[in-house]
Amino acid sequence: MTLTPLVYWAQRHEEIYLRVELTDAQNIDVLVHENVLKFQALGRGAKGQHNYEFSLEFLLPVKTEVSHKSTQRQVNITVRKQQRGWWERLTVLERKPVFLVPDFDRWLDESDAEMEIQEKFLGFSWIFVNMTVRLFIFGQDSLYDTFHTISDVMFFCQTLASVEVLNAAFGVVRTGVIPTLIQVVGRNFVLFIIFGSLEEMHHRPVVFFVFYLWSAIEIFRYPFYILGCFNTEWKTLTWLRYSVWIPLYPLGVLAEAVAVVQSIPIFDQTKLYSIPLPKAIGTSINFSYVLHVYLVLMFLGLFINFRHLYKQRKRRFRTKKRKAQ
Ligand SMILES: CCCCCCCCCCCCC[C@@H](O)CC(=O)SCCNC(=O)CCNC(=O)[C@H](O)C(C)(C)COP(=O)(O)OP(=O)(O)OC[C@H]1O[C@@H](n2cnc3c(N)ncnc32)[C@H](O)[C@@H]1OP(=O)(O)O
Repeated sequence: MTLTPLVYWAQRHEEIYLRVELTDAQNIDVLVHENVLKFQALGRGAKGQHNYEFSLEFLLPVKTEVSHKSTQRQVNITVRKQQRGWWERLTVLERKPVFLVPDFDRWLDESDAEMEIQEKFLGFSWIFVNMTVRLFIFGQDSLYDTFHTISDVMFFCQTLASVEVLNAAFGVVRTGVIPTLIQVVGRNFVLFIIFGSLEEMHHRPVVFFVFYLWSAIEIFRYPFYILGCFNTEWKTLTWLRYSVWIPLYPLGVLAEAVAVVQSIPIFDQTKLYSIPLPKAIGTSINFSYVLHVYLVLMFLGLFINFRHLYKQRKRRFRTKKRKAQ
């Protein structure tokens, strides 16, 4: 007898998420062929420890690459739609299979999904709070879909952050151009080039760590600047702005370096951004050479900015002490 697990589903414009209710699943086999997904695994479902299987014929074309990740409680499957769009239902069958139910934890209707894109104004605090809440609700699972839930807002925030270089260059704020340039170029390189152009990176936990470390400092830094504009200061906030970077900065650079290292084999395989050379000279110059150089620059950047922030900290606290005397 074939046993079927309970399957929850949700969609976004580009993806389908399936959550298969199987505990301690093993021998997982997930295949997509001609828009039909076939799943098989051994695990503990509603009928105890057995082999469970199901198949689904999707309403519209999907890509054949399918990613899955099992946790102790469930198997999460992500299937990418061939064409961006909102589906009226999941399968070709008008009657929904009995084992298939909406995943209300992740459910969005089309207008919610549009809102998701418009929610760009909420900034780094939104990112930090959202990631923290998701970590509490979904636990380890939240590490794997950070890019899809957060990246739109992160793209928006980091694009805006580029203005900081102009502020420094035109003397709008009292800060050095080089540290700001290093900060903005460094982050945007990782965000737009490593994460933005490689789909293979999107489901990796490193995205979570990079985004979390970036946003963690900003929830102190920006409020500190806002208060500064009103000539106001909160001592605790000032202390946090000039102290939290001490652990966060090296950790952030480390997380970024892990992302760069993980992307090297993907760039080598896909030959993305590689420059083809005339046959007489050789095959091509791979982008991974640039990444190797970039890894060195990163640690140089870390040194320059760490020193800069250390000086800012000393200046700030020395001035305070003098004022207090
Ligand atoms: C040349 C290009 C080469 C490219 C090479 C690439 C190398 C890559 C290196 C990669 C390294 C980056 C890694 C990084 O991405 C990792 C992380 O971010 S991990 C998370 C932790 N990160 C941090 O803690 C850093 C956060 N960032 C910063 O602090 C700033 O970006 C930085 C430029 C590093 C330092 O900021 P700043 O110089 O501005 O220091 P202050 O905060 O003390 O500000 C100085 C005064 O200016 C006033 N100010 C600044 N901005 C504003 C503003 N927007 N509005 C109002 N006022 C502002 C501020 O109040 C200070 O004034 P005062 O002294 O009077 O109070």
